[in-house]
Amino acid sequence: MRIAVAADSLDGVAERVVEELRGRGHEVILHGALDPTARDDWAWASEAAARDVGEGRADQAVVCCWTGTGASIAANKVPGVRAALCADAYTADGARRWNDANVLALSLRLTSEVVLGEILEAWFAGEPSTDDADRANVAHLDAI
Ligand SMILES: O=C(CO)[C@H](O)[C@H](O)COP(=O)(O)O
Repeated sequence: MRIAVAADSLDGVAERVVEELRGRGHEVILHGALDPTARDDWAWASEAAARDVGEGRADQAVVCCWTGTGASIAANKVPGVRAALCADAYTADGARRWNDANVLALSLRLTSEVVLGEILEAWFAGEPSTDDADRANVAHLDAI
């Protein structure tokens, strides 16, 4: 997949995210602090990655900031984006399964390398639910 990655700093697992994604065979599009020419403030960096998804240049995105909250809030402002802040694999699995999330938001403060691997494993293994109620919930997001 083509995956846009944004971070507002190179703290914590920011660069590890890129390594993990490339190691899994994904094409990575860099934003924020990961691109020396880009603006690295969290709202701008996350917006850029989310727009890649919303406008079809990327299939999914991973957006990071110290807490993960600003990155997720910014991404969720972009039409077509469903960003989920995940601190563990269970949440990442649920985000893909129940929310059909297409943007993974991470806290650079909280996410260890081990937990990052677990989160990505669950994220890429997870398939969106085909249950009618789940699809109705996801469809309603566009209507809100
Ligand atoms: O978690 C964040 C936003 O949700 C930021 O990473 C945090 O506010 C630090 O930003 P800055 O380094 O620009 O002060």
